[in-house]
Amino acid sequence: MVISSEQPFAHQAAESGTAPDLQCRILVVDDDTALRRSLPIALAQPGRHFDCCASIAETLRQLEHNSYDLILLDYRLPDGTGLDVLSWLAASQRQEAVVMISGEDAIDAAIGALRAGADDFVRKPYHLAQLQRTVHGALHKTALERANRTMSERLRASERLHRYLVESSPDLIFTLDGEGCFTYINPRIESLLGFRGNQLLKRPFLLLVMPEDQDRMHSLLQDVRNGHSERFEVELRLRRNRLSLDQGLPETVTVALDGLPMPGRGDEGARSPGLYGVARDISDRKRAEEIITHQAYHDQLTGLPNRLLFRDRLELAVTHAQRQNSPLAVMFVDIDRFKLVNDTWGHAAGDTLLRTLAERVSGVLRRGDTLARLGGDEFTILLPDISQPQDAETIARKILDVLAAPFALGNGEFRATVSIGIAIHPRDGHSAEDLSRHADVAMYKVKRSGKNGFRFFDAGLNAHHRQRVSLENDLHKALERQEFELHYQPQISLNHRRAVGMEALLRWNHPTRGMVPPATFVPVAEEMGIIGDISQWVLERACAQLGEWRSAGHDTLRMSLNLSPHDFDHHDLVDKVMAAVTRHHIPPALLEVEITESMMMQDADATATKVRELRSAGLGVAIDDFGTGYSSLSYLQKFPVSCLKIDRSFVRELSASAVNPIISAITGIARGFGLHLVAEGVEQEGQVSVLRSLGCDIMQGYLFARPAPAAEIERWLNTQPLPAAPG
Ligand SMILES: Nc1nc2c(ncn2[C@@H]2O[C@@H]3COP(=O)(O)O[C@H]4[C@@H](O)[C@H](n5cnc6c(=O)[nH]c(N)nc65)O[C@@H]4COP(=O)(O)O[C@H]3[C@H]2O)c(=O)[nH]1
Repeated sequence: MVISSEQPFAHQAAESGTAPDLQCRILVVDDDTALRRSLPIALAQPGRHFDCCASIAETLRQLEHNSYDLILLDYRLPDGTGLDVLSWLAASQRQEAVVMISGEDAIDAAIGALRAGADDFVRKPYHLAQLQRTVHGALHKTALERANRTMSERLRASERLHRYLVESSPDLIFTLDGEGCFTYINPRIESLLGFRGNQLLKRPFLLLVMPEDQDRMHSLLQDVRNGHSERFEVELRLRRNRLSLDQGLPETVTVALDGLPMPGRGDEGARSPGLYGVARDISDRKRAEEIITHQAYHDQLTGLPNRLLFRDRLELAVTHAQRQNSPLAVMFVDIDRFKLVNDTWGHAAGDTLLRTLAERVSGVLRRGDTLARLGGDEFTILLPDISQPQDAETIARKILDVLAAPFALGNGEFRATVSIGIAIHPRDGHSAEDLSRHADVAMYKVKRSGKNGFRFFDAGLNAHHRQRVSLENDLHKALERQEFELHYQPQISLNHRRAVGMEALLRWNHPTRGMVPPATFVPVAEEMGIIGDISQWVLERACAQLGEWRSAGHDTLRMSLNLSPHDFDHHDLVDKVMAAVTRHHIPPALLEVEITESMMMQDADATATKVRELRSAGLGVAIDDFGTGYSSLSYLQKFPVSCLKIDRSFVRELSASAVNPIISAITGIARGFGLHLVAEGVEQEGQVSVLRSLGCDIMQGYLFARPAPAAEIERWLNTQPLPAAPG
């Protein structure tokens, strides 16, 4: 029966705690029809909802489908007693509160009902107010119990949630007692460090900390224990369980630990404060940071320290050596002819050479020494721990020895040599910068005096070095600033009384030094590796000039030019020469390349091949200083040259009286092989007559014309034919 204006029972709402008392359902069980009608009216209140039953059977049916907050249960019923309902409720584990109403006088009835689970007992006849109080009390109790149940359930749910959060956290979460021993540790410990949680309970946290971090952590725990500490963050290296190392995992895990001191209990026998810790695995981040740092301080190709790291270590070593007043050595090591490797075998082979050379050199150094690659083919070595300069010499010799065996590159072999400069602290400098620079200066000196060796710095080298460096700097810019020019020196045929050829001679018109002779700067350009570009310029200019002269009518004039031995290292030499010749419409036979005997001897097979290629392309090839070397004759078989030039040194010694056997031999050879013959350095008329008598017709020298710029030579050319030949 529903009392009008009352809300339907909202058990759920009550359980969810919105209005515990306002909504409730009451079941009235009484066989007295009048009571069943009057009680709901008498007990009516907003939110109370009543149902009524007259027998036990009806009550149980009702209870099977409904739940109530309170049952007002008559003791005597037509089909049994209220106790039957009570035992059904108990058996069904129902929560309904029960107020037993009975006309029984005996106290036993009341006790029996309460024992059977009734919450209260009201004896008939009762005052309505008494019943109302009892009903209110029972409902209040029910509401409290329900609230309590809801609260407990919420607590359990909350605890489940927190447990879930802690136990499935990707971070390691733990608590320590005042002794620094684990009191709780979440399951993350297993995947992180390979321990089971209970294995570690009551064990010290420090057991997990790597030795290098233990002092730090120990002092933090000490602070916590003494109550001095606040929340802290620290990076720690933790060790993995040894068993998990078998799976190939690294020994340590780096974590960022967030530590929060927990107060002690404060009661008697209080424990000292403990720690709540959350540790996050940052190993990956650390490794990434390490890789980035490593890359910043190491050379990618060889894995060696780079310039930055070398500089750091050197500065540290110098400070240490100054304090100890002890020697240390800095070495500059530069690979000789490295460019040749790149040009001949390609850059991959160059890289291989750098790597293997670095390995070999590392092999002769000790643990505390540093081998670094500065870039290109330059290496530096720091020997921080020598007792005397001679120790550095010993190492330098070992390096030269260990490089003696050839390096396998591509399909061939390369004998790598190095030039080593050494500076010793404190003798050669007190700062990292001075020592590095002086080792570099010494290395340069080795380069210039034949390479493949070592040398200690000495003060005299410095001034010379500075000049050299400034020359190099200027030379670098000379091409683009158009400071080079060609002078030409005629080669005269006495029989025809006119110039049959010109030799192009390179000049560097330096803005402050004036005209720099080729003997001064060509070897420097060769060492710097820029001679190729200069030769290309000479080739182009000389051909262009010959083209102009030919257009002006000097169409049988030959042009000879000098190439560097380095030009012969390039496979496309012949192509380049032919391209220039073709561009300026010059018959190849009118261009002559001068080579020296020493070039022929250095790399005979390769040079001979190039000479043959030049000759088959129709170009002329002259041997510049013929007769000054040793194997002139045998080399002529191998090198199909077209012209021999009699060296100035032989011509200088000629006198009218004495017959020169060497020149006789050379003229004989030229005749025998059908070669042109040119005598150079002719300064005196006496020399002319002797040369003529020996059968040499073409001459070049100051006697006829000094090398001069094109315009001057052009005027000279126009004076031809020359006056009758001297002698
Ligand atoms: N005492 C004396 N000297 C005479 C006489 N006639 C000519 N000379 C000089 O003798 C040198 C002849 O050149 P070289 O033997 O090819 O020797 C050349 C050549 O090996 C090299 N050179 C010159 N131009 C070039 C070039 O364009 N490229 C390369 N790679 N080397 C060059 O530099 C060397 C020196 O060249 P320069 O200083 O121009 O010196 C020239 C020339 O000026 C004479 O009657 N008496």
